[in-house]
Amino acid sequence: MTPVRVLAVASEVYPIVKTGGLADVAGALPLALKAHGVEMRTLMPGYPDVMRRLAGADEIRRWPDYFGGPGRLLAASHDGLDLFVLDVPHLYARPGNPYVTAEGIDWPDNGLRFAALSRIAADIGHGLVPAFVPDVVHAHDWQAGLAPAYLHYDGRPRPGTVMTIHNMAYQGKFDRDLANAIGLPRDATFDVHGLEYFGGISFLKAGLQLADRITTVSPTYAREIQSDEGGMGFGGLLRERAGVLSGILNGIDTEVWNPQTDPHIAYRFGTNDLTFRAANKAVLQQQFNLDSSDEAPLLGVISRLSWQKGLDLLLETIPTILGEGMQLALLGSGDRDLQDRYQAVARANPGRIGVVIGYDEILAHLIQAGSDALIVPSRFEPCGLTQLCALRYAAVPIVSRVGGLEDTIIDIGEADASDRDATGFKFAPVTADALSGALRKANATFRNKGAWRRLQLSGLATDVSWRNRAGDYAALYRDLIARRG
Ligand SMILES: Nc1ncnc2c1ncn2[C@@H]1O[C@H](COP(=O)(O)OP(=O)(O)O[C@H]2O[C@H](CO)[C@@H](O)[C@H](O)[C@H]2O)[C@@H](O)[C@H]1O
Repeated sequence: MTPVRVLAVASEVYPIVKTGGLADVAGALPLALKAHGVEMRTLMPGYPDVMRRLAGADEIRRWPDYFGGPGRLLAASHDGLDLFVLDVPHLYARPGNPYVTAEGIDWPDNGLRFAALSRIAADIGHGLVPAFVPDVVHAHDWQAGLAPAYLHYDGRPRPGTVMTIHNMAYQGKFDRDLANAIGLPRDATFDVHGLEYFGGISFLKAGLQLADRITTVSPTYAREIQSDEGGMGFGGLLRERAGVLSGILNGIDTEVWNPQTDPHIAYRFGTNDLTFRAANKAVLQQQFNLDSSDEAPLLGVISRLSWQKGLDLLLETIPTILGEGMQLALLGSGDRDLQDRYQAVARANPGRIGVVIGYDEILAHLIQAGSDALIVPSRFEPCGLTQLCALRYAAVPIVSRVGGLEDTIIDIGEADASDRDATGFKFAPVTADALSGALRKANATFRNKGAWRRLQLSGLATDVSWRNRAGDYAALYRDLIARRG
């Protein structure tokens, strides 16, 4: 196996900084790639959390003026990850979320902040760090979308480039006047085959247009984004580039998500013995102020509260949940209106609906370990990770039939047609009615203990690890390198 060197570029990396699924992937994929002969280093911005955790990092370059202020490139290792950190205090030394102010508004200089990240990625691609000259630069989401563009417009010999879409809805749109400040040729910003996007520029488009390969995180989402609706403005571009676009399913870190060793759950349980799930359910009911009952099916949700995730539809099914004698434990944060509406529903239905607004990793583990079913009613879902964690923790997924949810869950009605066993419930179209129908079906199945247990066991038997999926990335890198000669 020829060793391959890949520079990954990501704006968040678990366990150092995380706002969503991108961090999980950026944190787990490099570890899984080691077994496939891929040496991956990951470049990320030096936010305060990163600088605190990587206090012993080595400085490898320093600039008096990097995009308007002093900057440094650092190298560090953390939890098995090899990292490059771009420490540019005037761009990244800000409290809180990496992308938005405390009021939830995008930082006004986000264009500059993430252009700086991509610029250094391209320079590492050109050999800035002689000890690590990558064969491939792998950009994740719009924040890294300019890396393939810089490498393209630099017009020098360059490594191969891969652009991965974790979420088409975030496109990194800016004014084209930014071009000067970020050192891209002005022509590039007027070119429909470059960065031009409805009179402005889009960093995501830059990556989609100029990377050698495009991937997204499930085969179904790879198809969906080639339609005008699913492509959210990029359907035509992606149809043109269909020959270099593929979908590789996400995995999860099965060490972090392991019910046998999980330090965050009340009672650990093994794959052959689910008896302790009931004890976790009791703790979860307590934490969410729900009536203690083993008989009532407990539905869990762990999610960002956004239009994408379809949780407004779940609100409409509250009468079904109550009418069927089920309970709901929801952990989420995001859209203010949805937060308020969920809190109101919880106040109106004590003991039956429990809501925690916030971001809480530990509680997320307990929900996976203690809820009977996990609901993911997304309008679109590139892959989805919570349903994979649910399979690993024997919480039966109830999901909409879109994107990676379609690819990772086998519906109870589909099982006969395939040679694989059912692992959950899928519904379509993505409406409150269809979701209500799935909830009723799940409730009826829950009452049949044998049938429910079969669902749980086939979920537990599903491979949700990165092992094989990392192999698909390794094969893609090798193929790209071979074709570029
Ligand atoms: N309130 C909360 N408290 C604690 N933990 C919370 C939480 N809300 C969410 N999480 C955690 O954050 C992660 C979310 O991952 P998802 O894949 O579900 O969605 P996201 O839309 O962020 O990611 C995008 O990128 C990923 C990665 O490719 C794709 O799977 C996905 O479809 C795409 O939308 C999970 O690990 C989940 O447990």
